[in-house]
Amino acid sequence: MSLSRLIAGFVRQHWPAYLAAGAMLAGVAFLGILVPRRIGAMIDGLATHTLSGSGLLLQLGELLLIGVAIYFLRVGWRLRLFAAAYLLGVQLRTRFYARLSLQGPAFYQKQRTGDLMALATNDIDAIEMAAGEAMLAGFDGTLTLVMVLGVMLLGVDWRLACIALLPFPLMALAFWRISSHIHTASTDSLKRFSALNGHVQETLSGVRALRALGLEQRSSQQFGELAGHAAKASLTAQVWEAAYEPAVGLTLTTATGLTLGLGGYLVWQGELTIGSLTAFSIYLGQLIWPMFAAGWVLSLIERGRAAYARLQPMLDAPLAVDDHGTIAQLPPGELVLDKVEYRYPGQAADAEAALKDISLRLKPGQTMGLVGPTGSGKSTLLRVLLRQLTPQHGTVRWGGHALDQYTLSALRSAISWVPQESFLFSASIADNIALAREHASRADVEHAASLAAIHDDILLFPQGYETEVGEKGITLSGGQRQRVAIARALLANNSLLLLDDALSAVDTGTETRILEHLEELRRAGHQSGAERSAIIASHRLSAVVNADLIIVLRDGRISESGSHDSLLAQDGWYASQWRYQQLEASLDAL
Ligand SMILES: Nc1ncnc2c1ncn2[C@@H]1O[C@H](COP(=O)(O)OP(=O)(O)OP(=O)(O)O)[C@@H](O)[C@H]1O
Repeated sequence: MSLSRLIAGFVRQHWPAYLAAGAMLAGVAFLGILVPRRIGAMIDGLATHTLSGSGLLLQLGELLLIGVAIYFLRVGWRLRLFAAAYLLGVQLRTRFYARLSLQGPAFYQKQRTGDLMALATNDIDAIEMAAGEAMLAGFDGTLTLVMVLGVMLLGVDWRLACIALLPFPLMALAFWRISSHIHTASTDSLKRFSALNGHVQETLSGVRALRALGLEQRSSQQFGELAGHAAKASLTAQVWEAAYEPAVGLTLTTATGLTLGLGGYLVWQGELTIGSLTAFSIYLGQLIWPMFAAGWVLSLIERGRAAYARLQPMLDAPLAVDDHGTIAQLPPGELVLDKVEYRYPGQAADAEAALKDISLRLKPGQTMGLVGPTGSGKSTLLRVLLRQLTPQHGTVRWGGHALDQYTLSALRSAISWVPQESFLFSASIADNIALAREHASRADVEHAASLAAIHDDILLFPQGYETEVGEKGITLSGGQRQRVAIARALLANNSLLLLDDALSAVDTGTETRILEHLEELRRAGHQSGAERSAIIASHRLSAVVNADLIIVLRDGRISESGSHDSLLAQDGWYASQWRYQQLEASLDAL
């Protein structure tokens, strides 16, 4: 969809606002047209001594009234139209945000957060301006142009009008050339701003790493360079925008010169009164606004087009995972993976797939351990279950249905996932935990925190549960962040819990307590008929020893599987890793 179609659709949707603004503008243009003729008549009346003192005062009063009416009408249309244009901004931002929230990891791998933020702010502002200011100025300018030209041609003197219009085609040509430069310069300027935004976002997120590595100076230097590039690109766009003004000035000066030449001759010949020539000159002056409006409109439209050309691909980007499932409730049932294979986009066809030939079953209420060397595919497998990734081969079924038969929201509200990097929002600890369940009571939140073995830590914080955690929980330790994220997942109490190395930053004692609580929850679920399953991916084998089934992944394949004891008996990777970790633990205990 082009920008013009987007705006046309929006105008249709909000036609009352645009109609009201248009009517007020027409009123302004009409009243504006009256002024020069009245001034011309006053001058002729004064020159021929036919205008009395009281008549002059009356006419001046009328002009004042017209001026006041124009003022209020101008305020009126601006308010009406801008209110509508801001709505377009809201609509676009909401659409953009909704699309972003549906996108999967593959999309975010290709897009920089700073770019997306620039699109949601700067670029949409430019589109908003094209739908508001540009529409207004375009309509106002065109209306004024048509009315002023009509009066000049039909109401004053058509010969003067024709000669005055001679330089205008040249101006149109100049405008066309300038606007194409503005388009290029605006695209560049928006891109540079995005890059600058990206740098700020990245450096602020990684500010601790930057400081630790002593890279502040290098980063500041990069920022300075990016800011310089952005300013230069913005200046180039401004320079081209400024080029409209001399083009308008030159055109008007030429038109005025031609008018005065021919007008003077006609006055001299007695074919035109001085009042008419004055009125014509004022009308000519009134063309300044339509000409500036044309330049202003063109530059706003080019900026809007450049911005929309950047935004549209994001709005139309295909979703990595479609949401065409229809089943809105997940029945309890077995989770079955059959010959699942997943290869990341961009991975070479001859490169090893991240998951190969994965077949396994998890009965309701069972706990499965997922272990294996780093990069063996544990996180990938969990993300397949969340439908963040869609396998190229094989099937994943839950409760007898393929995963994609469920709506994404049904699927995701049946799963609690604690990723490797737990994310905390800038809110209180209580709010961060309560995110998992709307209207959770404080008692529920505290219970979940106790299960995640973080309750006592929270009570030691200055404001307890009301302690604000900064962006990404900057005030909490890694282990505390992990446990707040686990508490959030446990509060949701969903059918399937996925822990992706979510206990890596807690000590083994705390890990044992949390795992015992999970086991209690599982038993309670079993007794109440609401089975709770869990998949625990971990580097530390102590986290999975009690699992009903342990899967060992190596290079994306299942290399071993069974209970802890049977895996020890197999004497493969698991057994040697277990011995190694046991030795390490006993050395640590010394
Ligand atoms: N977004 C991605 N694009 C391309 N390859 C990826 C991507 N994410 C992971 N991989 C690759 O897929 C393989 C499996 O990665 P995965 O993160 O699932 O392993 P893991 O077992 O969870 O590792 P770790 O224990 O270190 O977290 C690795 O070779 C990794 O490099």
